[in-house]
Amino acid sequence: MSRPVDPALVRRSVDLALENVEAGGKPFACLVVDAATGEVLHEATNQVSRTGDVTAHAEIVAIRELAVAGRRDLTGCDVYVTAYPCPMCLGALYYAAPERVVHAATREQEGEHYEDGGRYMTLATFYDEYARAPSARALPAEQGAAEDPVAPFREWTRRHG
Ligand SMILES: Nc1nc2[nH]cnc2c(=O)[nH]1
Repeated sequence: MSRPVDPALVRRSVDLALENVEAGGKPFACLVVDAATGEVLHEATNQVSRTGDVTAHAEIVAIRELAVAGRRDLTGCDVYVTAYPCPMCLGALYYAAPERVVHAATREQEGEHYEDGGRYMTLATFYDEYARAPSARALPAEQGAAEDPVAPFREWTRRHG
């Protein structure tokens, strides 16, 4: 069970993001909090500018650093973020399975002041892109012929049930 939203932690996610900007980074931070006690277990910031890794969003960095420290998922945790997660981070959070996400800014509020994205979409159009049928997306994908494309999946199920 999650505790009520802690305004101090929401504020911390904003302050930490501001510090990241002041240090040359992008304006995002993520706090992973024990949902039962409210204890902050980990803090992370967006590391894209620093590392050149386009996946180094604050939420992903937090999940990875906690995995390295031995926590394989975020069950029992609340995740406090500066802004509602992008689709990549949201997907990662679904895998990590925290109890709840608490965000400071909405995506709309973020978009009024900040532009991000890449060759295929902006942050504002990212969710729209995913909502389209794969054949209608800006990033093309097509199936290539392989003799037995499901062999790895069959083998995994044979081993793990
Ligand atoms: N929530 C979130 N959105 C982003 N958009 C670009 N980078 C980030 C990030 O690190 N976190």
